[in-house]
Amino acid sequence: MSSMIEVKSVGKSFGQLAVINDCSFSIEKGSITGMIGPNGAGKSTIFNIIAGTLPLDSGNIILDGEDVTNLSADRLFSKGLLRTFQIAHEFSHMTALENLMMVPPKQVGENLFSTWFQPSKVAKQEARNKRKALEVIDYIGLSHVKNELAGNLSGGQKKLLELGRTMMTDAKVVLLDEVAAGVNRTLLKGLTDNILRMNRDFGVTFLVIEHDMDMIAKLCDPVIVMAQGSVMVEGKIEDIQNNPRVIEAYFGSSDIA
Ligand SMILES: Nc1ncnc2c1ncn2[C@@H]1O[C@H](COP(=O)(O)OP(=O)(O)OP(=O)(O)O)[C@@H](O)[C@H]1O
Repeated sequence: MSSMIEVKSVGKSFGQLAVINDCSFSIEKGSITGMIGPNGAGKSTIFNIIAGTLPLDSGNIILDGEDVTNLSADRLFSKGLLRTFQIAHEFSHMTALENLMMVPPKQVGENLFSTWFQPSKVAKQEARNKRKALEVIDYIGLSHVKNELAGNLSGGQKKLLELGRTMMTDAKVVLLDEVAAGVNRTLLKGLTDNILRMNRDFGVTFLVIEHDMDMIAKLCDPVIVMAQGSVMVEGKIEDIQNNPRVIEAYFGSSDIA
């Protein structure tokens, strides 16, 4: 297997505080890689660096063989990398379906010139877009609420919609930031199943930060454990659960397990 993302000797400080220290790891193409670690380990910081929302101080980020160090989130999006947030970012005054239709970049209809001079091209793109949005909403199991205002959906449905939005773009790699937070068990299963299906059906690579260990265990192989700004260990969840160094990092003592 080859790497989708390579993090190479990355360093990042906030003032005097070194938060990421010579951090290196690689995310294999087609994997669902989990990232765990105690509070303050630097998970969100490295995530933000990969996602292009935080500049790094040193090191490199390679995406599918290309050096993308310090590229903006928009540029990364156009290269097939996107992230979902802890809080789903739906447009609450639009329907669930319209939220999906909003996503694809470079829509012809957004350009005033095109709307006036290429109306048939615009109409064709909109029709294609709607078809795809209908397919996606069916795939994620939200067809029954497609005409609901997104603001009226439950927290879990909003997270599913957010995942659906990543499917509108033919993403190569999706960064998932604590998607389980605040989602009820039934919808969490829907979310987990959809991530597994997207991975299996379309080969999407995922990097998942998650505090919900059940979700990590169901989804992720391998799992990277961060501690003090770099990778402490990486491996299968079963091995990590029993690793005394990991237990110590979480609980302060390996006797507690
Ligand atoms: N913008 C910032 N300015 C100053 N310090 C920051 C900033 N962002 C994060 N930090 C600090 O960097 C360290 C790592 O934070 P980070 O959020 O990356 O950890 P984390 O592993 O994601 O933790 P958690 O699981 O609690 O979300 C923490 O000590 C945090 O206080």
